[in-house]
Amino acid sequence: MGHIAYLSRKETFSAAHRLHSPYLTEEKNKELYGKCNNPNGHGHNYTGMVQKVPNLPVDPHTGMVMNITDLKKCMRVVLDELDHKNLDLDVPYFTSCPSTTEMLAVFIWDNMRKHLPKGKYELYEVKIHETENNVVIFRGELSSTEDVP
Ligand SMILES: Nc1nc2c(c(=O)[nH]1)N=C([C@H](O)[C@H](O)COP(=O)(O)OP(=O)(O)OP(=O)(O)O)CN2
Ligand SMILES: [Zn+2]
Repeated sequence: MGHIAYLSRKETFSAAHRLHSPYLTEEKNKELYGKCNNPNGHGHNYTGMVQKVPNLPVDPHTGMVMNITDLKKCMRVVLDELDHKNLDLDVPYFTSCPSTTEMLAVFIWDNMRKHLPKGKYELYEVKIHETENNVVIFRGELSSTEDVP
Protein backbone atom coordinates (compact mmCIF):
# COMPACT_ATOMS: atom_id res chain seq x y z
CA MET A 1 0.00 0.00 0.00
CA GLY A 2 1.40 3.45 -0.94
CA HIS A 3 1.77 6.47 1.28
CA ILE A 4 -0.26 9.56 0.39
CA ALA A 5 1.62 12.75 1.29
CA TYR A 6 0.59 16.37 0.74
CA LEU A 7 3.24 18.72 -0.59
CA SER A 8 3.45 22.48 0.08
CA ARG A 9 5.77 25.21 -1.10
CA LYS A 10 5.91 28.84 0.02
CA GLU A 11 7.07 31.64 -2.32
CA THR A 12 6.83 35.40 -1.99
CA PHE A 13 6.06 38.25 -4.36
CA SER A 14 5.63 42.00 -3.98
CA ALA A 15 2.98 44.02 -5.74
CA ALA A 16 1.11 47.31 -5.66
CA HIS A 17 -2.63 47.62 -6.03
CA ARG A 18 -5.74 49.66 -5.39
CA LEU A 19 -9.04 48.11 -4.35
CA HIS A 20 -11.54 49.49 -6.82
CA SER A 21 -14.49 47.77 -8.48
CA PRO A 22 -15.58 48.72 -12.01
CA TYR A 23 -19.10 47.60 -11.01
CA LEU A 24 -19.47 50.29 -8.32
CA THR A 25 -19.65 54.10 -8.33
CA GLU A 26 -16.72 56.21 -7.06
CA GLU A 27 -18.67 56.91 -3.86
CA LYS A 28 -19.50 53.24 -3.25
CA ASN A 29 -15.89 52.26 -3.90
CA LYS A 30 -14.67 54.80 -1.34
CA GLU A 31 -17.25 53.71 1.19
CA LEU A 32 -16.55 49.98 0.74
CA TYR A 33 -12.75 49.87 0.46
CA GLY A 34 -11.83 52.94 2.55
CA LYS A 35 -8.06 53.55 2.67
CA CYS A 36 -7.48 50.65 0.25
CA ASN A 37 -9.29 52.69 -2.45
CA ASN A 38 -6.57 55.38 -2.34
CA PRO A 39 -6.19 56.42 -6.03
CA ASN A 40 -2.40 56.09 -5.94
CA GLY A 41 -2.52 52.59 -4.47
CA HIS A 42 -0.45 50.81 -1.83
CA GLY A 43 1.71 47.69 -1.71
CA HIS A 44 2.10 44.30 -0.07
CA ASN A 45 4.71 41.60 0.31
CA TYR A 46 2.51 38.61 -0.43
CA THR A 47 3.24 35.02 0.49
CA GLY A 48 1.82 32.37 -1.81
CA MET A 49 1.54 28.81 -0.54
CA VAL A 50 0.57 26.05 -2.94
CA GLN A 51 -0.38 22.59 -1.76
CA LYS A 52 -0.84 19.58 -3.95
CA VAL A 53 -2.41 16.21 -3.42
CA PRO A 54 -0.94 13.41 -5.46
CA ASN A 55 -2.96 11.00 -7.54
CA LEU A 56 -0.08 8.65 -6.87
CA PRO A 57 1.53 7.63 -3.56
CA VAL A 58 5.07 8.61 -2.56
CA ASP A 59 7.36 6.97 -5.09
CA PRO A 60 9.19 4.22 -3.17
CA HIS A 61 12.31 4.65 -5.33
CA THR A 62 12.67 8.45 -5.17
CA GLY A 63 10.94 8.95 -1.82
CA MET A 64 9.08 11.91 -3.35
CA VAL A 65 5.53 12.78 -4.38
CA MET A 66 6.97 15.34 -6.77
CA ASN A 67 10.33 17.08 -6.74
CA ILE A 68 9.73 20.33 -4.82
CA THR A 69 12.23 22.01 -7.15
CA ASP A 70 9.76 21.40 -10.00
CA LEU A 71 6.88 22.76 -7.92
CA LYS A 72 8.97 25.85 -7.13
CA LYS A 73 9.73 26.42 -10.86
CA CYS A 74 6.06 26.16 -11.71
CA MET A 75 5.06 28.59 -8.93
CA ARG A 76 7.70 31.10 -10.02
CA VAL A 77 6.37 31.12 -13.59
CA VAL A 78 2.96 32.09 -12.23
CA LEU A 79 4.10 34.44 -9.43
CA ASP A 80 6.63 36.28 -11.60
CA GLU A 81 3.67 37.56 -13.61
CA LEU A 82 2.66 39.42 -10.43
CA ASP A 83 6.01 40.18 -8.79
CA HIS A 84 7.04 43.87 -8.74
CA LYS A 85 3.95 44.78 -10.74
CA ASN A 86 1.06 47.12 -10.27
CA LEU A 87 -1.66 44.46 -10.35
CA ASP A 88 -4.34 46.79 -11.69
CA LEU A 89 -2.24 48.27 -14.48
CA ASP A 90 0.22 45.53 -15.42
CA VAL A 91 -1.84 42.33 -15.13
CA PRO A 92 -4.70 42.19 -17.68
CA TYR A 93 -6.73 39.77 -15.47
CA PHE A 94 -7.29 42.58 -12.94
CA THR A 95 -8.69 45.11 -15.38
CA SER A 96 -12.08 43.38 -15.12
CA CYS A 97 -12.06 42.41 -11.42
CA PRO A 98 -10.80 43.99 -8.20
CA SER A 99 -7.30 42.93 -7.12
CA THR A 100 -8.42 41.42 -3.83
CA THR A 101 -6.54 38.54 -2.23
CA GLU A 102 -9.50 36.28 -3.09
CA MET A 103 -9.12 37.07 -6.80
CA LEU A 104 -5.33 36.72 -6.59
CA ALA A 105 -5.84 33.22 -5.15
CA VAL A 106 -8.19 32.36 -8.04
CA PHE A 107 -5.70 33.77 -10.57
CA ILE A 108 -2.87 31.71 -9.08
CA TRP A 109 -5.03 28.55 -8.91
CA ASP A 110 -6.09 28.84 -12.57
CA ASN A 111 -2.55 29.51 -13.77
CA MET A 112 -0.91 26.81 -11.62
CA ARG A 113 -3.29 24.28 -13.14
CA LYS A 114 -2.18 25.34 -16.62
CA HIS A 115 1.51 24.91 -15.77
CA LEU A 116 1.57 21.72 -13.69
CA PRO A 117 2.19 18.42 -15.49
CA LYS A 118 -1.20 17.06 -16.61
CA GLY A 119 -2.85 14.11 -14.89
CA LYS A 120 -0.15 13.28 -12.36
CA TYR A 121 -1.01 15.69 -9.56
CA GLU A 122 -4.06 17.58 -8.35
CA LEU A 123 -3.84 21.06 -6.90
CA TYR A 124 -5.35 20.96 -3.41
CA GLU A 125 -5.09 24.49 -2.09
CA VAL A 126 -3.74 27.96 -2.81
CA LYS A 127 -3.18 30.04 0.31
CA ILE A 128 -2.24 33.72 0.06
CA HIS A 129 -1.06 35.91 2.93
CA GLU A 130 -1.71 39.52 1.93
CA THR A 131 -0.45 40.72 5.30
CA GLU A 132 0.44 38.90 8.50
CA ASN A 133 -3.23 39.08 9.43
CA ASN A 134 -5.08 38.70 6.13
CA VAL A 135 -5.12 35.21 4.66
CA VAL A 136 -7.20 33.70 1.83
CA ILE A 137 -7.52 30.02 0.93
CA PHE A 138 -8.93 28.83 -2.41
CA ARG A 139 -9.50 25.15 -3.14
CA GLY A 140 -11.09 25.45 -6.56
CA GLU A 141 -14.61 25.31 -5.15
CA LEU A 142 -17.38 26.94 -7.18
CA SER A 143 -20.85 27.97 -6.00
CA SER A 144 -23.96 27.86 -8.17
CA THR A 145 -24.53 31.63 -7.64
CA GLU A 146 -24.22 33.73 -10.80
CA ASP A 147 -21.05 35.81 -11.33
CA VAL A 148 -21.28 39.60 -11.62
CA PRO A 149 -22.10 40.35 -15.31
N1 LIG B 1 -12.01 40.40 1.62
C1 LIG B 1 -10.94 41.24 1.49
N2 LIG B 1 -10.90 42.34 2.21
C2 LIG B 1 -9.84 43.19 2.09
C3 LIG B 1 -8.80 42.87 1.21
C4 LIG B 1 -8.89 41.68 0.43
O1 LIG B 1 -8.00 41.36 -0.38
N3 LIG B 1 -9.96 40.90 0.61
N4 LIG B 1 -7.74 43.71 1.10
C5 LIG B 1 -7.66 44.82 1.79
C6 LIG B 1 -6.50 45.76 1.53
O2 LIG B 1 -5.80 45.40 0.38
C7 LIG B 1 -5.63 46.22 2.63
O3 LIG B 1 -4.38 46.57 2.10
C8 LIG B 1 -5.48 45.41 3.85
O4 LIG B 1 -4.67 46.18 4.70
P1 LIG B 1 -4.83 46.36 6.25
O5 LIG B 1 -6.23 46.18 6.70
O6 LIG B 1 -4.17 47.62 6.59
O7 LIG B 1 -3.92 45.16 6.70
P2 LIG B 1 -3.76 44.51 8.10
O8 LIG B 1 -4.98 43.69 8.35
O9 LIG B 1 -2.50 43.74 8.12
O10 LIG B 1 -3.63 45.72 9.04
P3 LIG B 1 -4.27 46.00 10.47
O11 LIG B 1 -3.19 46.71 11.17
O12 LIG B 1 -4.62 44.69 11.08
O13 LIG B 1 -5.46 46.85 10.19
C9 LIG B 1 -8.71 45.23 2.73
N5 LIG B 1 -9.79 44.31 2.79
ZN1 LIG C 1 -3.99 46.00 -0.22
